[in-house]
Amino acid sequence: MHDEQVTDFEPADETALSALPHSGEHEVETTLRPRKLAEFIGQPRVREQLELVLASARKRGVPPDHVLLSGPPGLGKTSLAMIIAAELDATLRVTSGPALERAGDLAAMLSNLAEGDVLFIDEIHRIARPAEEMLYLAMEDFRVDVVVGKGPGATSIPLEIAPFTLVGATTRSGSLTGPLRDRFGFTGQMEFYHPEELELVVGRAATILDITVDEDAGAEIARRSRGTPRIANRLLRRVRDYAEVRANGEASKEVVRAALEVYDVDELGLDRLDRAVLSALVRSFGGGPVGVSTLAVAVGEEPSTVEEVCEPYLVRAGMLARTPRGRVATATAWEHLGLRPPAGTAAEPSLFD
Ligand SMILES: Nc1ncnc2c1ncn2[C@@H]1O[C@H](COP(=O)(O)OP(=O)(O)OP(=O)(O)O)[C@@H](O)[C@H]1O
Repeated sequence: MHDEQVTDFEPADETALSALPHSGEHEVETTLRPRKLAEFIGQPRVREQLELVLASARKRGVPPDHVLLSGPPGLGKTSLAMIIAAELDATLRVTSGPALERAGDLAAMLSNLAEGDVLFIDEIHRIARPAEEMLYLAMEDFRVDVVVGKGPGATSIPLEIAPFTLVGATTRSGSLTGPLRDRFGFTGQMEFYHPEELELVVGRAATILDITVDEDAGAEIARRSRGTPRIANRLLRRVRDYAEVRANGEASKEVVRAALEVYDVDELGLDRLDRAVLSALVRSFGGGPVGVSTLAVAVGEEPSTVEEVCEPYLVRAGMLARTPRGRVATATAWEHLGLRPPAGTAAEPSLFD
């Protein structure tokens, strides 16, 4: 990941590496990251808002306000954090909520920041409480109180830290405590991408990776990417593999269909786990309502995976509804599984309408 194209990127510690997507094709993923705001496709609202925040800070010669990026995995939060640092000509330091178990870990990291650095904390909702409390003061006053000793003899030593910008990323902004959320000057809510935007993502990645995909093939990959650029890039690489081995390197729409069948990605882009969730909901629980924990046990997954990875897209695609009594399958879900919905099953607006 630490390739020469990302000279301003310094993982702050070993665990920081886990803050970034892990895959065997990590380097390819790094190559595909947009480097400038202008190269960042989609998310027009977040882009415009960020442009203003950054331009105004540059004009005033001060580090911009702290930024919170919220949304499902793979929509470009890490890429945006890198772009923020690049646009500011600043050094990016990376860590993650789970890596900040003790307040001391955070204190060490904060005291090593130079003026204007951008500190990226991925999965910030998972930060431990003592570290979170230290972060309040750091974000507001650029100061931390380091507690030395234990019990009645403990003393608190105030430590100045250099003015910096915190970029936090979260897949669950609802899990953030109020005081932490309030200390961010700007929250960018990332949305699923439209198929036309993902076509541009696929086209850009195909050019960088030197893969030939015709227009129809690009559109087909985009349509099956669950509204997510990371998935679009991954499917493109799987299509490339298939085309190279079985289709003379040419990626047509038929090749995309054949390749994605091998990889269990259906026409709407749902993968094996998405379909397992829908199938359990419909077949085992009669369409719901059912609690997310019960649903997770039925598919052998962690509730957080079902909640953070599967559900946002199933909701967006109009197949699943979250109700106060539990998860409910919509008419579209029943039909997608080739079943007739029971009378009175709700239909939800879908990304595909
Ligand atoms: N707007 C975009 N334009 C082009 N490519 C993008 C865009 N957003 C994301 N990507 C691509 O998708 C991949 C995943 O993006 P990124 O790692 O930034 O997502 P993320 O939201 O931080 O995910 P996670 O929180 O799971 O780490 C990147 O490698 C990048 O190539």
